[in-house]
Amino acid sequence: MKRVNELFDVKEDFKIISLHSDSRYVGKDSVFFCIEGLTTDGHRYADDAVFQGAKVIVHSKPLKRKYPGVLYIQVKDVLDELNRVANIFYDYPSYKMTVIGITGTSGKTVVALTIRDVLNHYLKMGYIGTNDAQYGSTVIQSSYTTPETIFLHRTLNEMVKSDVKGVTIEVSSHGLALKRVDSIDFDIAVFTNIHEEHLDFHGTMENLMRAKMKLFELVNEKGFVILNADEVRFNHFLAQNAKIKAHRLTYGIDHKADIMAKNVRVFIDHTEFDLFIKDEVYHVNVPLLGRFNVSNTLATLTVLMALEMPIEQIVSAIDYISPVDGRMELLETHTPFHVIVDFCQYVHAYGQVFRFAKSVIKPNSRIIAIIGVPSKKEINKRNRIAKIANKYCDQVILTQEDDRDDNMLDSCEAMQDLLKETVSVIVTDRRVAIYQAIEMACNEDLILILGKGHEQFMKSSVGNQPYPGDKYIALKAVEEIFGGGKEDEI
Ligand SMILES: CC(=O)N[C@H]1[C@@H](OP(=O)(O)OP(=O)(O)OC[C@H]2O[C@@H](n3ccc(=O)[nH]c3=O)[C@H](O)[C@@H]2O)O[C@H](CO)[C@@H](O)[C@@H]1O[C@H](C)C(=O)N[C@@H](C)C(=O)N[C@H](CCC(=O)O)C(=O)O
Repeated sequence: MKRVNELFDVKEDFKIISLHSDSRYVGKDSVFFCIEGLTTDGHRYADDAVFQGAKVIVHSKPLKRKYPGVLYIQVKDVLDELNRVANIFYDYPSYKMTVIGITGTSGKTVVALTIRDVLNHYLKMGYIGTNDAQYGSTVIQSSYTTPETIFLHRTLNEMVKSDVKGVTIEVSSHGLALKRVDSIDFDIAVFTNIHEEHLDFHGTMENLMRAKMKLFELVNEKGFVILNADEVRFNHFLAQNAKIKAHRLTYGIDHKADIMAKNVRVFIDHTEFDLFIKDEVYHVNVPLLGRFNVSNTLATLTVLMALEMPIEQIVSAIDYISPVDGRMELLETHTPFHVIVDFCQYVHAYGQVFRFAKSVIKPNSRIIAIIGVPSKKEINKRNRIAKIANKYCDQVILTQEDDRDDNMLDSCEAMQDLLKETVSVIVTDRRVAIYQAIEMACNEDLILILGKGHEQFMKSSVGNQPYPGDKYIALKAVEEIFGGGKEDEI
C-alpha cells in the first residue's frame, strides 16, 4: 500500500491499495491506467473502473465524464506513467536484485532457464518467462512470455520479499514494443538470435530489430550486454543505431568472440565441443541437443563471465546444465528407437531440428516427424515447413497443434499436397498421431514430436483446453505398447 501523494505529485492524501490497467480486475482504492490498445481503448473503461472502486484515473485523452471524489491525472504517455508509478508502488524491486533479460527469436526459454538453474547453485534465483513466473516452490501463471508492467513489478517485489537475489526474464519483442519492461533495471541483457517473427505486429525486420535493440539500451552502465557474434546482421544494426551504456561481451561459434566453441560434435543424447575462454581451452560435454544449443550454452557461460566468476568455476558450472522440459528433450523410453519432443515455434526451428536429426541417425534409420499443421492464416509457414520436411523427413504424420478456427482436415490435406517427396499420413487427433508413430518406429529410428513442447493445454477460441502433453502421451504409449516406459514419469 502507498499514499497517493507518494505516487503522484498531488496534495491529496489517501491510500492506494492496487494498480490496474484492465477495468475488469479493478479493486477498491486503486489507480486505473487508461491504455490505448490495438483492439480497444482503455479510456472507454474509465467509468467502469470508477464503478469498481478506482480512486485515481490516469489518462492521456479527454474523458467524457469525471466523478467527484476521483482524482483524474492527465499525462502525455500513460504507459510511461504506468512504468514510473509501478516502480514506486512496488519499491523498485528490480534495483534490489540481479536482473538478467534474454531476448531473441529462439532460445530465450532455454537460456533463461539454464542460467537460472546454474545460478541457483550459488544464490536464490527466480525466472519469468513463457507463461509463468517461478521462484522457490512458487509458480504464478501469466498469459505472456513477457508479462505486463504491473505483473512484472508485483512479482519481482514478491521475489525480493522471498529473498530471491537474481532473476532471469524472457523479454519478447512484443514486451519491448509495448513498453512492458521499460522501468526494469537490467544488469545483464543477452541476445540469442533473430529470424523473421511476428512481422504481422512489427511490420518489418528493421522494426523487429529496433524493438529488440531497446533491451540493450535499458541495461545500466555497470551492467553487461551479451551478444552473439554469429548474428552479424543484428550486431551491425546495433552498431549503427543503439545507444548502449553497458559493457559488452560476445560469444560465438563461427565468428571471433570472448567465449567460443570449436570442433562441435552433435550426438543423439549430448553435444561436445572445445570451449575457448580467456586463452584457455576445455573439452566440454553438455546434455543439450543440436548445434543451436551450443550457442545457448555459450550465452549462459558468458553471463557467468559477466558476473565475474573465475574460469574454473565457469567450466565446472557446466555440470549444472540439464535438458529443458519440452525443448529438444530426448525422452527416456528404453526402446530401440528415440523420441524427441520440441516446441518448434518458427520455420527456422524446423530446419534446425531436422538437420540435427539427419546428422545423428544411422544411415538406414528413419526420421518420423509429427507436425502440427499451421492454420489457413499461416499458409506461408505451412508451405515453408513442408519444403523442409520434404528434404529431411522419411515419414510425416500431420496432426493438430491447438484447435484453430479453420477446418483441421482441410489444413492437413492442403499440407499433405505439398509433401511430395516424403510419405505422409493425416491423423488429426494428436494423441493418436503420437501412438501411431511409436507403433511404427523400428531400430534406431528417430521420432520428432514437434510444435507443443512442454505445453499441457490446447489453445482454442474459447480458451485453453486440458491436454496431457506430448511427453506424457509418448511415454504412456511406450509403456502400453512395449511395457518398458518409466512409470514414475508418466
Ligand atoms: C499484440 C499484443 O501484444 N497485444 C496486447 C495489447 O492488446 P491490445 O492493444 O489489443 O489491447 P486492447 O484489448 O485493445 O485493450 C486496451 C486496454 O484496454 C483495457 N481493457 C480492455 C477491455 C476491458 O473491458 N477493459 C479494459 O480495461 C486492456 O486491459 C488494455 O489495457 O494489450 C493487451 C493488454 O495489455 C494485451 O492483452 C495484448 O496481448 C495480446 C492478447 C497477445 O496475445 N499478445 C501476444 C502476441 C504477446 O504479447 N506475445 C509476446 C511474444 C510471445 C513470443 O515471443 O512468441 C509475449 O510476450 O507473450
